[in-house]
Amino acid sequence: MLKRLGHSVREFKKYAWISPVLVAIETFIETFIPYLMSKMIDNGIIPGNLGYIEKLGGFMLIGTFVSLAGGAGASWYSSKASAGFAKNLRHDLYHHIQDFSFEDVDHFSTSSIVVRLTTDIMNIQQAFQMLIRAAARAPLMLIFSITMAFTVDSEMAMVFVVSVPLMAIGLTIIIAIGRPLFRKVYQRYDWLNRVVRENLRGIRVVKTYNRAETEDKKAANASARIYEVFSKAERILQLNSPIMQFVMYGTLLFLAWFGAKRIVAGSMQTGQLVSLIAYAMSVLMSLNILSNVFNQMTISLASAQRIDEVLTYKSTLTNPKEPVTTVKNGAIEFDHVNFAYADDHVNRLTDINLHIKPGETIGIIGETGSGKSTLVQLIPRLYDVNQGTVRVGNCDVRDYDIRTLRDNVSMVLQQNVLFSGSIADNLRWGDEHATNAQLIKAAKLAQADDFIQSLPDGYDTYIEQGGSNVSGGQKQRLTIARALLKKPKILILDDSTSAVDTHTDSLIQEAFHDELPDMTKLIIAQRISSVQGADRIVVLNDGKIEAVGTHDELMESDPVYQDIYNSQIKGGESHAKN
Ligand SMILES: Nc1ncnc2c1ncn2[C@@H]1O[C@H](COP(=O)(O)OP(=O)(O)OP(=O)(O)O)[C@@H](O)[C@H]1O
Repeated sequence: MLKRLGHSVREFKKYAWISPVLVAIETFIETFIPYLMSKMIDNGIIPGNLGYIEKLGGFMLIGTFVSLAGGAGASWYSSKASAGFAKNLRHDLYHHIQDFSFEDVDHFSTSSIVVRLTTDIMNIQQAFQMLIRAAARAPLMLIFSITMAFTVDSEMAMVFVVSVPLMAIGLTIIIAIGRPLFRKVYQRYDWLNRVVRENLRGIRVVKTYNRAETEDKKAANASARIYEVFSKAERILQLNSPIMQFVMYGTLLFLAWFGAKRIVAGSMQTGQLVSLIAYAMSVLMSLNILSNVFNQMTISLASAQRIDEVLTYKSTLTNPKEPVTTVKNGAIEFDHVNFAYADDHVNRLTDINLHIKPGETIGIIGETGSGKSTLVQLIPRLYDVNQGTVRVGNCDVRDYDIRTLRDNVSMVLQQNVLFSGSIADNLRWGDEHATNAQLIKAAKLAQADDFIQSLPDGYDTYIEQGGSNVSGGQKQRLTIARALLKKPKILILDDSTSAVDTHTDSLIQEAFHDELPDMTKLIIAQRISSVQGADRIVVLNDGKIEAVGTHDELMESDPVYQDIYNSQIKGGESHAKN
């Protein structure tokens, strides 16, 4: 896992290497200074040798400056390397997610992906910085200090043989208990993120239904659940501090007690004891740094696992080895298709057989939940069939290069999304090289040109995030124009004119009929009037094809279609009476 994540360091590798080298220089000099100090005390200060003090003092001063410069350089390079690593990792993760199918996104949930891209990556960035700076410094400091302590007095230095493993055992136990708790913390972050996103997205609905209080409680509850596990995890991690202090003061006490006795007995010099105590402090400081590093690593390992899960997740949609890169025509064929959503296990489409000729206009109608959207989502491979085959241009959709297929199948989804930017920018999502004349032509077909021209800035009008400054019907017409700009062989409108008035809706149908005769058009609608003029209408009922025919044929033969028609006529009449 770590190796896989490590690939994202890439061009920042050199900084990641320079930092520990500088740390090594800094630490080596730092641990050598107490040794020089002991020499200064024993051979300079006690015998009163001023020349010796000056010489050693000079060395110590230069050493201190070099050590400081090493430390500053290490900080600079480690920040650069860790920020670069996070940038690359975020990019790699984002890039990988772009290939996800709807099913893959359902698998992780959008909120969990957002937390992984933000909080989890930030944790890893901090851990990485620590790894190449503090984590390099602590073991070096530990090794240098213990070696120097043994050089000064090997008998007294034996105290480290007891204190260091004691501390290591304590840390290992703490990490083993803390790590699973942090994993739980991040799962709860996912939940909080979901609650907040849902609330912000649906803020208008929340306000209309006066649900602010309930939503507030939901968010507070999600926060409380994080607090509960987080504080438990932190409490466990904080245990390392008392363990560390116990070991530290025990070691110092030992050195002071036995050191003093040996000085009195004449088997040790004062400078040696001073340097031994300085080394003991260094050893314990390095253990303290190590424990902080372990704390951060414990938190970050949970994050690293969550990121790795996404990076190693094999999308359920993959390109074939030798993909077909041209779509011959807009013919569509459903051949004994069965489909169930993952984790659902109920067939939402059952034994679908349907042949659509290139250029045909097909209306799809059926009760809510009958499987209309599910059916059309199989054409551009937003989901893959469980059984049977979907063919486009006489070729199995799974044999196409996914980009080719999606360039040729344009779909206006039920939930239209516009992005912040001008109207022209939004339309150019369909074709980034489209000329102004092409934008206008597509907008005219979608009956959007009139209202765009009436805006003060026309095609340069700025669309707010999510398209909140245009009406529902205007938004739908813009998304239709955007889809047309792709010049697809197949155009799918999934309930995309529901907010458009019936007159404009019929103008759109007419324009499609007259101007786009070669494009296969699939129109899902709730209103019979939106599909009445189609070459054929497919009636879906509970995931099965109930009937296929023209409006007149279905009015004669299909009771479900007749029911829908009658309910709309009656609904229309009662509406009219009101
Ligand atoms: N992502 C999903 N995961 C699980 N089940 C789903 C998912 N999307 C839809 N379903 C279920 O599949 C069935 C068919 O849904 P679908 O959206 O295709 O119906 P529809 O005919 O388009 O409905 P509507 O007219 O309300 O849009 C429904 O029972 C729905 O609950």
